[in-house]
Order: sequence, then structure tokens, then C-alpha cells
Amino acid sequence: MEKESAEAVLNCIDLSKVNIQQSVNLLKQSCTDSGFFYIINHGISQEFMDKVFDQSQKFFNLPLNEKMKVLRNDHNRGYTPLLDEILDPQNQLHGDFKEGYYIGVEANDSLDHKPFHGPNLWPASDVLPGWRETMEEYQRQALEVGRAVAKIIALALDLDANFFDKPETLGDPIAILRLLHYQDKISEPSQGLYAAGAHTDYGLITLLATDDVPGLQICKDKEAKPQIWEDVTPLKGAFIVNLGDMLERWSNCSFKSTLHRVIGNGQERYSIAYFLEPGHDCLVECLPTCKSDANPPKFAPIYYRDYLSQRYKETHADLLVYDKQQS
Ligand SMILES: O=C(O)CCC(=O)C(=O)O
Ligand SMILES: [Fe+2]
Repeated sequence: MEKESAEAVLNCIDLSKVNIQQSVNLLKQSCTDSGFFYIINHGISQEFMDKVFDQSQKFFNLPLNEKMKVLRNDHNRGYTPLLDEILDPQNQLHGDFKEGYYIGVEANDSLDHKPFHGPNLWPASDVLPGWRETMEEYQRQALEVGRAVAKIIALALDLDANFFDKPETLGDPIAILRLLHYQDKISEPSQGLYAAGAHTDYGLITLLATDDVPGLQICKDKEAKPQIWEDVTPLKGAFIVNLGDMLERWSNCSFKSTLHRVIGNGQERYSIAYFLEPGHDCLVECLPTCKSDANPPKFAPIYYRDYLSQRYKETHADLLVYDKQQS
């Protein structure tokens, strides 16, 4: 049995604060401590958040055959059934006890050949009226929030505030909205059964909105043995923000991505993750402010598209399994 976990104490950054330096200091401290923090007063209204959660729930309540009509395509858009994803293959017996729905940046013809650009899949409008419009509006608002957080990150890394706004970075990001629905199962870590296996996120930052059912846990020190897991308490109206692996690589490990997982307590749970990631053509190489003679770059430069394709291959079922199941 694992020990009962304690509650993680996370900083809370108020995005409406005029004094940005205070936010920069708080963020810097969070990024070197846990890589997780809350943001409040981010500008997305509670009323609108409730609407997004309501639409998400409506989708997952549809019969399976309706959901399978929008099964994830090879651009990684659409529905991911229960157990599709296995985030921590070494420790998981089964895929995650969750179903999801990926929505990306809407297709742009000139980029169609790229694996993370392309057409979204949408449930038919007579089945879920207004669904697409709600999700598209959420994408717009979440991108604004993400860019505001990226500015504070840039300042915390002694970069120009607009460093991440370049066209190939957050000017044309791979921003992925993912609706999640966890089954009402109790996780059994000792038996390799998780709502979501331990993982780090891939990109720059993730903005996570959850309902009030707990379950998210973080492990501040990836290398510690045994690992120590702390609960992240949902905070009404706040986003839980965490740093992704690309930022760790970019910052030469000054800002680390943090291992996290979801433990089911027998209650259904809904969450919505917005993964803000650089564009396909962004060459991620050690930031100028994060290297010196004494601290040379630890990683080779890499195009973000190559990195992300590899990570998806490692963690998602091959789409061919669904052809087999349906034939
Ligand atoms: O649902 C959650 O609380 C976390 C989800 C998550 O970590 C992810 O989708 O990457
Ligand atoms: Fe995650």
C-alpha cells in the first residue's frame, strides 16, 4: 500500500494584478519548487466555464456508437475511448480509466500535411447544438490566458516579455484542448490501475480546469525513491497550471516539468486540459539566459513536431486496433 498523501501547497498567481513583478517572483518560486501553480482572475468567467463543462458532459453522455463516429483521426483530433491511452506503460496494467476528446487549432490548408494540424472532428450540430461554438470560444479565451502566463514565464527566465510570442512559437501554436471524463472507478496503484498514469506533459504549459472531485496528484521529485505523491486540491474558478517537458528542455532544466497522475476515488470526474505548445516549426534550443560556460546546454536542439510525434506514439493505442474491433 502507498502511504496516504499530503496536500500540496501551491502558489496562487492573480493575473489581474497590475504589479507584474510580484507575479514573476511567485511564478519563479513555483517553477523551481513544484512546477505547478494556480492562476486566478484569468478573465474567463465562471458562467462560461460552467457552460464548457456542461457541453463536455453532454458529449460523454452520448451512446458509444455516437461517440465512435468522431473517433480520433490520424491528425489526433476527436474521441479517445476508455483505456485508449496508457501514460505510464511501465507501471500500468491497463490503459487509463478515462475517455477524452481532442480539439486542435482548426485546419489551415497550407499546414495540412503536418501531424498536429488538420481538420477537427465535431459532433453533429443536431446531436449537440452549439457544441462546436462553445469549444471554439473556449479555445480563443484559453489561448489568451496561456499567452499571458507565457509572458510571466519569459520574464521569470530573464527574457523579453514577448519572447514566446514569435510566429513559430505561440504565434501559431499547437494548442490542444482535451476534454476528459474519468470513470467512477477506484484506482489501485499497487495493481497498476490508475485513472491517469504518471506522466509529465509535453509542451510549454498546461492550463487545467477540473470539477470539484479530487484526484490529481503531483510528485515534486521525479528521481526520489520511493516517490512522494501530494494531492492538488481543486480551487473553484482557478486554473491549475503546470510546466511541460519542452519548457524544461528549453530552460536547460531551470524550470522542470513535474510528474503527475490521477487517482480515482470511486466518483466520476470531469476535467479540461489545454495544452499550450510551440508550433511545428519551432526549433527548441537552450534559451540564451539559461546557459553559461559552467552550465552548457544539456539537450540538442529539436523541432517541436518531431518531439511531439514521438511522445504520442509512445502513449496512444495504434488506430488500427479500432479497425479490428469494428470488423
Ligand atoms: O485530469 C486531470 O486532473 C489531469 C489531466 C492530465 O494531467 C493530462 O491530461 O495531461
Ligand atoms: Fe498531464
